[in-house]
Amino acid sequence: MMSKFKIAMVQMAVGTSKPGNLARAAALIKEASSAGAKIITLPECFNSPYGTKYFPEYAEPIPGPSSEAMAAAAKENKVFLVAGSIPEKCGDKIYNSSAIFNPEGEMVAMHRKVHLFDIDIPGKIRMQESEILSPGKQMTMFRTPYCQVGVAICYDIRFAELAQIMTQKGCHLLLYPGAFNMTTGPAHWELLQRGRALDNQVYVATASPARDTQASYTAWGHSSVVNPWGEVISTTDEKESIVYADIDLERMEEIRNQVPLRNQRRHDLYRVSEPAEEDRREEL
Ligand SMILES: NC(=O)CC(=O)C(=O)O
Repeated sequence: MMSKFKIAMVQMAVGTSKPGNLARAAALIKEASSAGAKIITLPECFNSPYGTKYFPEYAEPIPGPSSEAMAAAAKENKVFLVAGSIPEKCGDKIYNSSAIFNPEGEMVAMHRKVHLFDIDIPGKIRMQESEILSPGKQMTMFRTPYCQVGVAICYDIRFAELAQIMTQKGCHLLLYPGAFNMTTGPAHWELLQRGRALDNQVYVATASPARDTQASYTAWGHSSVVNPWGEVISTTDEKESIVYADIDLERMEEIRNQVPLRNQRRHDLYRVSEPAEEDRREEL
């Protein structure tokens, strides 16, 4: 395993033209790869504006035109690509899904957002993804020559157990394409990333769409990378940009040895674990 590598979190300006979004994504992937990034992450909903009214119109299968364009971009640039998310049509359901490609352009994993964003903050923001979307049913991890990586989408970051289990399963980097908003962004976005990183002593990184004040959903932006000490090591403002960071797994190990949480858990008092396979079988 290589212990040091560069990642890029692409804070892309997403518009209403799907072909325009795909072309922009391909250009930014090329730029990030030229800068040395080995794992590149696009934002939640990178091929469509974010919002339940857009999902049915922009939804497409995986494999489909958007995922094929991203497979080609991963292959051309020889990078691991977490292709943000798109509204994915599968039968009569729509999911919020992230397709993940290796440097050969093969899809190695796909995450369907497991916690749907259903909130109601009077006078501020109401969103009910579940009116249109269905939730995924699986955690998502993939292997790279650098480390094992966990992927979840936006609202999934609020659920500490998911990050804990992905960490227990050996992930050292958790990637979250996401699109927080002007209410929850300033309040919770950085706090959640730092919390997930510090609790689990892993690297946590987010990729948001750039802010578009004309859009019906205004994204907070501020894509970031947080280290296992809980420090924000790279971030940006609301504009289109690419956030780079060097991931250093030796530094992670050093922190884990200095503050040895992994050996100090009181499994006699509490435990975070997946349900047994037989309990999940019906659901899957
Ligand atoms: N957009 C989301 O899924 C989540 C979000 O904005 C929040 O949790 O706040």
